[in-house]
Amino acid sequence: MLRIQTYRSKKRRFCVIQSSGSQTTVFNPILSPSNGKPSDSKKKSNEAALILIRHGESMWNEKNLFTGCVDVPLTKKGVDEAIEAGKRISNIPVDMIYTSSLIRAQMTAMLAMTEHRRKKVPIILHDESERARAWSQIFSEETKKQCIPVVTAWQLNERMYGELQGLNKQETAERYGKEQVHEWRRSYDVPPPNGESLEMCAQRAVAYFRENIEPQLLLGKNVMIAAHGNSLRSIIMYLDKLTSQEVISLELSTGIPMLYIFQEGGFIRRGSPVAPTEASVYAYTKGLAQYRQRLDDMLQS
Ligand SMILES: O=C(O)[C@H](O)COP(=O)(O)O
Repeated sequence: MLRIQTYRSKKRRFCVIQSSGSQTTVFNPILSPSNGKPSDSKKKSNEAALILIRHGESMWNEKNLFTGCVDVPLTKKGVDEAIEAGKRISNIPVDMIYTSSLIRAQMTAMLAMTEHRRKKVPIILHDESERARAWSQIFSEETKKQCIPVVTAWQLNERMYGELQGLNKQETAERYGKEQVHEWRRSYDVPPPNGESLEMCAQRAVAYFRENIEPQLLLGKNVMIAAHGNSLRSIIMYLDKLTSQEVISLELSTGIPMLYIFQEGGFIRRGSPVAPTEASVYAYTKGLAQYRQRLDDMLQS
């Protein structure tokens, strides 16, 4: 029998990201313009881009198995979806990346960034021990400016699917009935056997978002989050102020990035940048259009 872990919301240490006391800074995400290259974030900004992306197809998505917290890699199709997603967001500034601790989300983030026109290098921050932090330091300020810190957080993991993990979704529906399985998969507050309901998943994912990611957006940092169907559903429920009824019909496809603009403390949903609707995604905010123009100029010169 699987048991639900007790989750404690712990403030993530920012010491590897921002200077604090005597702690050595590994990354300084407050980037300054250099070499005529586009600055990806502004020091004083009340506007920032937020990209949410569900991982590409995993090997258990392909087999139609409940996955939850089981750590399964992407399929070839999932790899292609992540690369395609990267193309869609290749003109949107990214200063920081948050992923779950699961490989399918991390693969997706990394693969997507290989397509970004700014060509910064995403670097996973290791804070599992003092030594891991110290040994992964970068000693060139210039190189640091060309890196994007990637923070991994278990709180962004997929909902724990309890005793359904590893079971076939179709067979489970035949055994327990379609309605019961739909309730386990989509309702807000009904947990699957010994697993997490969406509400329980939100308690750690949304808390993490509010305590760790929102402060970065407030600083004007452009953030990408690569996570999972249900951890992202809970975050979208918070961003879009959905009710527990409305969230039932919220479905997320694999590998489709969604763009939000954080402005004056609120979130504006802008859809997924893709031709031919891409222009409208840029149209509403001067900042993004200018960033894109600077990328064009940089890549032409
Ligand atoms: O964990 C899983 O099985 C999937 O990633 C999400 O599954 P769901 O669509 O059943 O919530």
